[in-house]
Amino acid sequence: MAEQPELTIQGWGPPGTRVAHVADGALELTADAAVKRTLPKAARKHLARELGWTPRSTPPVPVDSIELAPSRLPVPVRAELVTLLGLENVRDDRDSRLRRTGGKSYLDLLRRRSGDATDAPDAVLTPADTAQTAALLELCTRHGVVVVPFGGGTSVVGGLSGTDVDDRPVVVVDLSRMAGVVSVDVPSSLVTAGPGMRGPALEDALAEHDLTLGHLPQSWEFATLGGYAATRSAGQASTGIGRFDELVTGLTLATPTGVLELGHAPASAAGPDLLGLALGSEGTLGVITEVTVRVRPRPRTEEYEGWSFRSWAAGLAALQRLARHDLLPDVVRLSDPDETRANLMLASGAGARALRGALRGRGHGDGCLLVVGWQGLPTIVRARQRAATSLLREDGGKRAGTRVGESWERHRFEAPYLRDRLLDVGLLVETLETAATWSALPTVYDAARRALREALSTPGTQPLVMTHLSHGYATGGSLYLTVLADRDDDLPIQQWLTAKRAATDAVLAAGGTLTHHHAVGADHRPWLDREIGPRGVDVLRAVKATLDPAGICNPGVLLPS
Ligand SMILES: Cc1cc2nc3c(=O)[nH]c(=O)nc-3n(C[C@H](O)[C@H](O)[C@H](O)COP(=O)(O)OP(=O)(O)OC[C@H]3O[C@@H](n4cnc5c(N)ncnc54)[C@H](O)[C@@H]3O)c2cc1C
Repeated sequence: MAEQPELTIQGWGPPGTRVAHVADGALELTADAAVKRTLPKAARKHLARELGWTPRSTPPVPVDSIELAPSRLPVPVRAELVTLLGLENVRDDRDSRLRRTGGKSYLDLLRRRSGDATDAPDAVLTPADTAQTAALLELCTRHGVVVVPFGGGTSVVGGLSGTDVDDRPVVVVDLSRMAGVVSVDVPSSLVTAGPGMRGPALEDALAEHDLTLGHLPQSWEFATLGGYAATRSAGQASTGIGRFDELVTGLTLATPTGVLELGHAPASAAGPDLLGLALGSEGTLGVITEVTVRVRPRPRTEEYEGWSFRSWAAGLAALQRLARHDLLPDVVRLSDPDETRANLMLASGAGARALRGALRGRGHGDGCLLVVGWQGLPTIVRARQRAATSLLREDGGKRAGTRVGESWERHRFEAPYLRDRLLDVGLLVETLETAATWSALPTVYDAARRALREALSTPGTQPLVMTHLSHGYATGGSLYLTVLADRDDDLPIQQWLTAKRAATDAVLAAGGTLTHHHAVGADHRPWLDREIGPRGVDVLRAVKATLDPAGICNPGVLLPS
């Protein structure tokens, strides 16, 4: 198995590279110098004007100066773990712990960039299989050591804290040694793999069988199958192929009180679906040690194209009608006017200028761009495309051409790299997501934007809130909001927490879900009872008490404290 690159500690990507893009279906990484051009002068000016932001240099502290407290793992416990896993699989050196400190939210990055690693775990364990994982959970239960499963480390909701309210020592269970394909069942379109396997490695392995999983979140380069399952992730083509939780047909969950094998048959009526309890459990019930997912033949063709609409409301109405007729494309991404304008500013060159002119010419100058994509057999793709095209036209959409769609496809993994650049020049950059029914979406959209605007405006500055509908369903869609604002250099964490609190309250009050695909983590846990009700929280607590009676499994996430 090829070595999987480590994520850089203070940002995104493998160390030494700053941007990824897709070329001929493969991911390419570009070195630092070339990336300076990714924020064109026009975009810089646009942002300065919109935000009242003064560009300034705010680089991260050198990695060497990040502070780390000594490991608190008791020596006898460490010795027992070494006996179980081997010396090289129980690590408490600075680099191992630092690399598995927290995830990649804006707050995580602020902490790491300022030299704070007080949430570092006390040790990193790398078990080889389910049996070792179950044994280490039993051992940690006996000694009162908290266990945090760690996949790719890309959580954006505080899912990976190494601190414990009861001040117990914390170990991270890094699943990178369990990262291979276990079996491929071609007739049943199923693959079983280790939880530490990342997207690119899995796709390479499946390509040998002319199969694909097709799950492509923007964190695809680093996130893992176990992490996708534990957080109920959604990918860029989830509208068509389904979210990750819909693709999982079985999994193995090692818990402190035993191993659960869930799933197996293509469908079952044998009582409530326990698989659904493990999906989205975020490490609170144990460690997912194997995942079985439904795969499909590699698409013979992929078509991406752009459309424009006069307004956000017109774009939403058109997608709603596609949904009602079961004609939503596999990729659906409708940008609101703020995001459309910013994207056109960020895209330099003659193509972007021509598109801006064309949109103005058709009266869509303040309108919305829609990117759609279809995958599969050419005849089916063409038929679906034709049917959707005629409805989009009837609803006032105008084709903006394949270049818009292809440009989105080529640049779709770049935003996280660009985020590091924006953090370097004094900006607040964070994302939020939710989902709502078609009828509630406009209210949720207005409420979230208003709350963010009010919370982040100061005399002379205001945030830029850019939104797109990222996934469509028969009954509604998800909204993904990107927020840029002048960073409060003195209290940046407080600045974001205030805005996040206001936006979350507003989204829930308007009928949106707490999270469509980022999961609950530590950041959303105070609101879980508003989502599922106090009895719902009691049910989850009862399940946890059965599987994890000592409460050692990722106690800092999901369930309200
Ligand atoms: C730049 C960026 C882009 C992103 N884009 C998307 C996107 O498009 N769609 C999307 O859904 N999400 C996205 N995310 C969020 C994140 O990538 C997903 O939540 C992903 O599923 C996490 O996978 P991971 O392997 O990195 O898990 P981690 O971050 O390592 O862990 C996430 C949570 O799951 C638990 N966990 C991990 N592995 C296991 C396991 N084997 N057993 C039990 N619990 C486990 C952890 O304890 C933690 O609570 C993005 C994040 C970033 C930073």
